[in-house]
Amino acid sequence: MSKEIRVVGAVIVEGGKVLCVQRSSRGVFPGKWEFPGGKIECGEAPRDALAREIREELDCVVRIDDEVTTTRHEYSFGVVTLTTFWCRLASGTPRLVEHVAQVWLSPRQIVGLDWAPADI
Ligand SMILES: Nc1nc2c([nH]c(=O)n2[C@H]2C[C@H](O)[C@@H](COP(=O)(O)OP(=O)(O)OP(=O)(O)O)O2)c(=O)[nH]1
Repeated sequence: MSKEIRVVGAVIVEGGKVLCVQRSSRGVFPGKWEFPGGKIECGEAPRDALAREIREELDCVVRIDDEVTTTRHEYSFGVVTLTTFWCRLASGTPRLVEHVAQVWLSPRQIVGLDWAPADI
């Protein structure tokens, strides 16, 4: 049976643009673009996990609004269920802690990035 991995991602919108971040050259999906976020820890609510991940990865605070969507993707290492939420910056400015690049893009521009498979 495949390992189930529950992941949350933030679709942070400012001025009609969405924050996209690039994974480092180490670890899974080197160099791929994704929504900031990460794995839900045992006993954690999805929104709490997302707030924690954004503090850890971007050193800022977001307001988490409605769910965008939930997708399920089978990888070789397990099945990732990715739930994304609409977010707004609440305090601070995103500062990259783990990722190597960030860009704010319009919905039209976003499709041009090389995304992690579950995000497509
Ligand atoms: N954060 C994030 N992860 C994604 C996205 N799309 C996607 O397939 N993933 C996958 C990559 C990983 O297999 C998993 C999340 O892993 P992660 O490395 O970001 O999680 P984490 O911050 O909890 O990291 P770690 O402590 O386990 O190292 O979900 C996405 O848009 N955002």
